[in-house]
Amino acid sequence: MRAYNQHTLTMDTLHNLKDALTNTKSERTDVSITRAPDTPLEIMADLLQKSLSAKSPEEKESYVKKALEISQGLDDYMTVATTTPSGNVHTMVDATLRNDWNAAHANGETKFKYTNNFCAGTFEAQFIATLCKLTGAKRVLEIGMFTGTTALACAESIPDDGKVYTCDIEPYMKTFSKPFFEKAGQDKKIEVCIAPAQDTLSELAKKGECFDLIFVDADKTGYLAYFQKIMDLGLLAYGGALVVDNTLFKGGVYTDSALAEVPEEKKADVREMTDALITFNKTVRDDPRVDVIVLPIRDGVSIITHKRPSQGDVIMRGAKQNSILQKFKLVGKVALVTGGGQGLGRAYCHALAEAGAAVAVVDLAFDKAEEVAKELKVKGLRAIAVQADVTSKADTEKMVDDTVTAFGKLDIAVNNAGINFNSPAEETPEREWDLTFNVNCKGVFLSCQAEARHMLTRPGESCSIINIASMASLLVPHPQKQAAYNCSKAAVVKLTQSLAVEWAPRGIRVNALSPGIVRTDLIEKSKDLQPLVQTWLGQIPMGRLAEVEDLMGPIIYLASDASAYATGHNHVVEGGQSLL
Ligand SMILES: C[S@@+](CC[C@H](N)C(=O)[O-])C[C@H]1O[C@@H](n2cnc3c(N)ncnc32)[C@H](O)[C@@H]1O
Repeated sequence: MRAYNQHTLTMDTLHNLKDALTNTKSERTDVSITRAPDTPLEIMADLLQKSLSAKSPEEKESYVKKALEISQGLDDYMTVATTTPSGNVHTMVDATLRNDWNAAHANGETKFKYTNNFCAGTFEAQFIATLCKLTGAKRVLEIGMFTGTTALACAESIPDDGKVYTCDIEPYMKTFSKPFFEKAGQDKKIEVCIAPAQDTLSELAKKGECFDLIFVDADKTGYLAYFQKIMDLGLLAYGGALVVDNTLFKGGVYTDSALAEVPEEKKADVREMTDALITFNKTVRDDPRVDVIVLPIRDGVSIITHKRPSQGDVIMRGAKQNSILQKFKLVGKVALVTGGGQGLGRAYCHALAEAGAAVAVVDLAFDKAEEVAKELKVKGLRAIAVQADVTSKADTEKMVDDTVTAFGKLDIAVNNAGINFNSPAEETPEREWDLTFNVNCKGVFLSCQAEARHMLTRPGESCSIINIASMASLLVPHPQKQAAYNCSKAAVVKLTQSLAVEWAPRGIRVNALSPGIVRTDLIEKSKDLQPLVQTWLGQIPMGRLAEVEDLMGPIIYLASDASAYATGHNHVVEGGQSLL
């Protein structure tokens, strides 16, 4: 017999409560927790338990009232304490709740008789939207759209090039949701599939679709078949989430008491759904392909994740049992970027910080470095600003010292500071040549030297230096006249190769990143450069200039373990221009 003021949970007690998860896995039969009631649910249960042995009706009522208050306030409090979904989602929920569902059915507009209870509501919409953001979901599938609340919340939470497929069997739902999706500007992102979800799943698999997040909220008796089809057809990506609603099913999955208040004429249906969910929960828990967690949110939500196999080679298991995408992460790393105060340098700072690195923004102009460091901090990322003239040995040493003092180490260095003057070669002043080489070539060398002196003191660590060269290291950009710049960037590549060979055995990779012509404000606003743009476009197979974000992925690749075996490489990102 359980003591009133303490909980003793074993899988055996669960068996006694309701044989919900029969044939419990052997390693879990010895789970035993003894502690005082601590959560709202536990306290409610404790109060109700006490009410059963109350010595007077007043004492009993007092216990019951307290339990009632805790239970009645729980969902409301969770809703008010949760970020409210967008106005678009609210408008849709309001319209759903105001809709005359009886009339829609009586008029023959809906095949089934729906009620407001079918609507997931704002809290659950926000919950699924949060999961979309957490998993970084791009492709989302919903089974059971109803009026589209969660579909809309998902669409608003995924990137602009993401897609939400949502299934329902009622054509009415597609008509109902259309104006709301359009008004929210999400109609292009959402594809409504009106057909039995089983058929839609087969169609999606045929098209080669795979989803980061799947939300199942339709016919409960179909859950197990949905799960099996999703897993068997490979519709759930690794690391993605299959989120299933109603898995506690009014409490029926663990106690028959939940059926007590169900009207007699509905009992058989509810029993069928309850049994289906009991089987579903057990099958999912025992499926070696997935992990599952059941949460007491509303009517119970299970989050099922697709596990990597623990057997096989590194390709099967994943490097360190992880998805390849983990290799691009820079969490726990420290980076510096010279010339980080503007343009491409600023974009590199943001890319590295977003990938998880703490970033020292280095610039000759301290105010610009500070501005970028501030931007990163606004994003909740770690950054400092450092002033340095890369042509000064003392400054490059100090920039490394300042970074190490602030963040304890330096793992990644992006030597991006550079200058470019345009002048016909026969007129290029000697000073212009010297200055170009001083910043672009000597500056990169001094930076590499200072960075490596620190990095070499940390054997066993993998460090990455990326020297920003240019497409001009390979070809002669035309018609602009920039001989000094072209030569300095070719020298950066040779320097990169030389350092790569010297330091490869000692844990430092050195690569060059060579951007093509990047569309910047300077080009957009300059009357002199504008006429050149048309000429350049004719020289670029991809037919456009580079955008700063085109360089943000490559910098992460070169900085991260994703490029662990690449060194001395000149990574050219120029839309194919060097091939002509
Ligand atoms: C609980 S509601 C979904 C709520 C919805 N997620 C929301 O955001 O409000 C369940 C929906 O599943 C649909 N449904 C039921 N059986 C289905 C099936 N076999 N295939 C596709 N949809 C189905 C119903 O028509 C209903 O609209």
